[in-house]
Order: sequence, then structure tokens, then C-alpha cells
Amino acid sequence: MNTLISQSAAWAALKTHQQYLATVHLRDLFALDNQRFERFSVETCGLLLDYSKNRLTQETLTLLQQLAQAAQLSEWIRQLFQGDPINNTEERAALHIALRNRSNLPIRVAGQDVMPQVNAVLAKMHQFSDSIREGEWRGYTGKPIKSIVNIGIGGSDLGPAMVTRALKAYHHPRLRAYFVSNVDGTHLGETLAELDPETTLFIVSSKTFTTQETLLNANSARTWLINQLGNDKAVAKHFVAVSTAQQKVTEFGIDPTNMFEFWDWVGGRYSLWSAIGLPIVIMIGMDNFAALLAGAHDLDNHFATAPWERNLPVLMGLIEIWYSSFFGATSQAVLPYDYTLELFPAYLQQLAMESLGKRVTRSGNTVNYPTAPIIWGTLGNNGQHAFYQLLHQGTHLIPTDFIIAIESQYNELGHQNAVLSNVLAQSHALMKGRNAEETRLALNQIGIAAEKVNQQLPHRVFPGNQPSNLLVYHQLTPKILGTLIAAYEHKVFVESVCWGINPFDQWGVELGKQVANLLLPELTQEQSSYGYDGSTDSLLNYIKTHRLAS
Ligand SMILES: O=P(O)(O)OC[C@H]1O[C@](O)(CO)[C@@H](O)[C@@H]1O
Repeated sequence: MNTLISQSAAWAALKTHQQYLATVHLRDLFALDNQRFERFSVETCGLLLDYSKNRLTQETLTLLQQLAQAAQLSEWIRQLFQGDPINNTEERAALHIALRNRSNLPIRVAGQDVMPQVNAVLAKMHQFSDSIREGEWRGYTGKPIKSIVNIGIGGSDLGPAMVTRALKAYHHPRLRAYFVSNVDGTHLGETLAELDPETTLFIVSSKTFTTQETLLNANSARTWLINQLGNDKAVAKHFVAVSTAQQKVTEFGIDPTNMFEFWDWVGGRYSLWSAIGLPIVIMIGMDNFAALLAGAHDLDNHFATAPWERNLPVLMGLIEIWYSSFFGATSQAVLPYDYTLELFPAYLQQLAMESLGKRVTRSGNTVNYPTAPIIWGTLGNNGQHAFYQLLHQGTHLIPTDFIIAIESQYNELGHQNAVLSNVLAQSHALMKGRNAEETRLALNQIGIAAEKVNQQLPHRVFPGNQPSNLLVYHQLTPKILGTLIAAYEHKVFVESVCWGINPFDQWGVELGKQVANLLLPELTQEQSSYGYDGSTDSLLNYIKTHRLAS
């Protein structure tokens, strides 16, 4: 589409409609309609989305669906699922749905069914992970593996790290997982200090096998291992690779038989379902990994077939567009009230912002509307004692996703009602607020002297009207985690389609990498003028001088 979506009739209608809804308080929407929960919630694949605490009406949803129609969402979903090269700037398909295609029906890329390849790699992962878990795979000195170290960054780290963390209750009791991503030697150094080389397996994960951070960490880890075990033959028993680039893996010194393959039609941030999930499989076993895939597959089927008004990721995507492009919300908070999801906000940051942080459409036209919000968040209960002040009384409109487990992994401790009461209280209070009259009454009730009430009133009023989604599931299992992640992946896809963006490339990360490559040798060369800019040149000299002085 060469024209911008903002030129559509649906966009204009939404703009007019927003002017009306901007004047309506959420508490009034609830007062007007006691069926909001029934009307504005959807349950599928074990996941409930309550979106009734959003600044929308039935008319809003109708108009948002018209926008999706104008953007040809159905056609794009069809193309996604049939393996068309919808990553147009890289001329590739984006087929993460094939990685979890438990139906096994053929999915074709350029006419060729990819399912045999997918299944072959899954079988290899199964066999390898079993051999580690059962202690058959031995290190160079004959001991079973106890520590798995994933070396990767971005999509080759965040997804597997998040899932491995979330599914700790399913870990093999002998095994510990570590994730090294940062190029600061402290990350690898601190990790190595905890490891026994004889019982450690390194998984070098990199789609391209060119990423500076990963290769530097992998090289240092290899040097450490060889020094510790005294023979470079040890590498074969302690290093495996996950990549699309066999030649580069071989050049690094890893035997191709110890390489787990994936393909260019798997985007980095969509890759945890592929061989990039190897540390997950080793830690939780293939049956549980298959359940993760099955949860995602169920949600894929829902996304591909459910009518939009009952389609969970479609609704989530449209609601975010509503706030970003029409209310001007610049950020979205993701606040899990499930301790196991502590890495989920960081994972979502890459998924959403690397996919949607773009200013031109697929055809290269500059957009004239705001696109992706900034995603941020942390565990909700901790956030309450840190930044919720800003949510309740600050000046920003911050739509929030609360993620709720009805049962925790440690239910027997009896804390869960405290968790649930907190999250329900927060979403309620953010929605309803407390107006001046209610605040006056509350202050009177706690015995604040009448003359002080007026003074305190402005500080004690809560404007409310902060929207939120509540995503609720029974307990975090591999299956429900798969469903939850797939829901967010497809939400991002819906947004990309409506904004006309290609969500599967990431050209915006290139420039910084290129300049870093130019700068790297400057740090060791003897020169004092470089031609970057006044600040960068001076900082290079400042750093070198300080090094010499220390
Ligand atoms: O898996 P690779 O090729 O090492 O890339 C790691 C990450 O780097 C990025 O390209 C961004 O720099 C991500 O898209 C990707 O997930």
C-alpha cells in the first residue's frame, strides 16, 4: 500500500471518535454499562483477556476493526501463515509459526515444505538434550554436564533466558543454566568464576555468527576452557553452536555435527521456538518444550481463525494502536504479578520495539503518526513500591498490561491472595481514581483536621482514567507460557500491519554496530584526532589518557 493508513476514512473516524472519548472518564463508562466485563473480555487457550478497563466503547472497537480492514489485516495474516516473503526488505518469509506447527501440515517456503527440516532439528535437539539430562554426554574428563552456559545476545538470549527462568519449576535437578550476553567482561568473568570446566557445556547461539559480543564471549570462554582442561580437544565435548551459518561455525572451531541449525526465515526475536531454544529443552526436557510449542500453536490457530471481535491478539494490537496513534500515549507498561515472569518485560522490549520502532512504511513512505510505544515494566508488586506513584498521580497516559497467575508455583506458602488483591486493587484504583469529594470523605474518616483537608486535597486526589488490560491464567505451565508469548508476537504483527510497517527487519541496529567497528581499533592506536565529532574525539582522548595515568 503506497498511501498511509492515516489517509483512510477509518482513521479520520477514529480521530473524531477519540475527541469524544477523551472527555469521558473510565468510571463513567463502567457506571453506564454494568456488562462491560462480559462485553469486553475474551478467553482462549487458557488465557483470559479482560480489556474492559480501557477507554473504549463498542463503537471504538467497530472503528478499529474498520481500520484493520483498511490495512487488509486478513490478507496479511493469510500471507504470514502461508510462508510468503512478507519480510520485504530482507526478501524472506517470517515463519515462526512453522516452528510450532504441531499439526505437521505442510508449510511451504518458495514451494518447499519446511516441516521435515523443522522436525529433523527438533529430533536432534531431543536426542542431544536427553543425552545431557541422562548424563550420557560426558565432558572431556568423563564427567556428566552440570552447567549449561548460553552465549548469545538479543533474540539469541532474551527468549531462551526468559523461558528458562519462567519454567524453573520444571528444571532438571542436576542442571543449572547461565546466560551470558553482555560484552563487558564482567558478565562472562563472574559466570566463569562459578563454573567447573569439567562439567560445563557452552552453547554459542547466534543466527548470523557475526555478532561481536557473542563471538568475543565465545572466544574467551573457549580460551578459558582450554586453559583449564589443558587440551584444545576438550572443545568438542564442551561447545555446541546454534546458528544459520554453518561455515562460520566451522571456522570458529565447532564441529558441524555439534551445530543445531535454523533458517533465515526465523527472525532473531521470534526464534526461541527454534534450535535457539536448546538451553530450554536441556533444562526442562523435550516433553515440556513440546508443550510450550503446543501452547503457541493453539494460539496461532486462534489468531488465524477467530473473528476479530473475539480474537485476543487482534484486540490487544488494536487497543495499543488506539492509545499510541490516537491518544498519543508514548509508552506501555507490562507488569507481571507472577514472579516467574521477571524477565518477560525485557523480552517484550525486543519483540515490540525492534519490530515496531520504525518510521517508514513497507514501501518506504515516512509515517505521519506515532507508531510503537516504549515498552517498559518489571514485576508488578515491586513496581508498586517504586514507580506506581507516577502511574497514579503523574502526568502521563500509560496503558498497562497486568499479567496475573491465579496460582503461583509456590501456592503452599499461602501468599497468593496477597498477590491477587494487590493486582486487582491497582487496576481498579488506576481506572477509577478517587475524586475530590471521595478524597475529602476519606480524609475526614481518618481524622484529618478540617483546615488541613483543604491543604492536602490536591495531593491526595487520584485522577484515575488510566487504562489497563488484565491477562489472567491459572498457573504458569510450559503450555500457557507458549500461548502468552505467541499472543504478544501476533499482537505486534497486528500493529505492524495497521501501521504499514515491516516488523521483521531491524536496520536501525546497524549504524551503531558499524561505528563501533570503526572505533574499536582507535582505542589502541596512537593518534589524537579521529574525525567523528568534538565530543566523541575528546572522549577517546580522555579515556586513553586516563588509561595511561592509571
Ligand atoms: O543471533 P545473532 O545473529 O547473534 O543476533 C543477535 C541479535 O542482534 C540483532 O541483530 C540486533 O543487533 C537482533 O535482531 C538479534 O536478535
